[in-house]
Amino acid sequence: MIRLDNLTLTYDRHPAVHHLTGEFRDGSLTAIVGPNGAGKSTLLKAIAGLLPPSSGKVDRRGLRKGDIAYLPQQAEIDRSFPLSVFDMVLMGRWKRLGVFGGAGQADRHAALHALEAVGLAGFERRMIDQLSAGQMQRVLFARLMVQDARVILLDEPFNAIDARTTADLLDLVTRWHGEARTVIAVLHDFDQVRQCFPQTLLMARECLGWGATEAVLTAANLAKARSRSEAWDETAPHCHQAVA
Ligand SMILES: Nc1ncnc2c1ncn2[C@@H]1O[C@H](COP(=O)(O)OP(=O)(O)OP(=O)(O)O)[C@@H](O)[C@H]1O
Repeated sequence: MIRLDNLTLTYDRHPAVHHLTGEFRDGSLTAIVGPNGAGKSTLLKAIAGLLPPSSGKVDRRGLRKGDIAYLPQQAEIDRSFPLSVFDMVLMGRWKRLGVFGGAGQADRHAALHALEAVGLAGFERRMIDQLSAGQMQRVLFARLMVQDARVILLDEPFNAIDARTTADLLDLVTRWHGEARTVIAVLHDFDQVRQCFPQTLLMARECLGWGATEAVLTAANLAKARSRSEAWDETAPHCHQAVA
């Protein structure tokens, strides 16, 4: 279980996430939705342990760092360094192997199997800067597969990805859910969320709804999210308690 306890996250003391409380149960599949600038990516980074809370806490009870896999938005991933598809996927094993541990037969086998599962068998030697955005996302999902983490965090994983690739990768997400992993994904496509994600957190800095997707994605809640975003104040003072 990952529990957020009155969590506030700030940049230069301006709040991006405000007084968020709730929990992601073990094995749950949750979409995080909300307008641009709502704090979704910021929250994901804090859950991954990459951003310390300015107040409150993220309780990752029973989880070690290697138990959480985090896939940032594609724009944040540097593709310029020379790395083959195979080595990129193998990087998913690093936490297990350590910096100086060499990959063994089982690791190589896992990487090949993962590439096959994402439809990229035969791409092993291709350099990652020679991939389309959709192929790169398949490679990154293969890397998540070999990482074999209990918790998987995905930030806008289907952004600028075509329908076919999205459907294939959504199948993988559903499979991870079936394997009782906890999956949390930032998404913008409400149809996708309604079809594939049983739980939803709707946020606009503060929590506007968290629970069963159909109960959260109501017209009234979405209108509230929109009106909050229209009133964004980038220089909002540090503590201004959530309005219900
Ligand atoms: N590194 C940073 N330094 C300063 N401010 C930041 C930083 N990253 C994000 N912010 C600000 O924090 C707020 C939340 O940003 P965040 O990226 O978490 O939103 P988001 O909900 O993921 O948005 P989007 O849907 O546009 O990706 C925004 O006001 C943004 O400008």
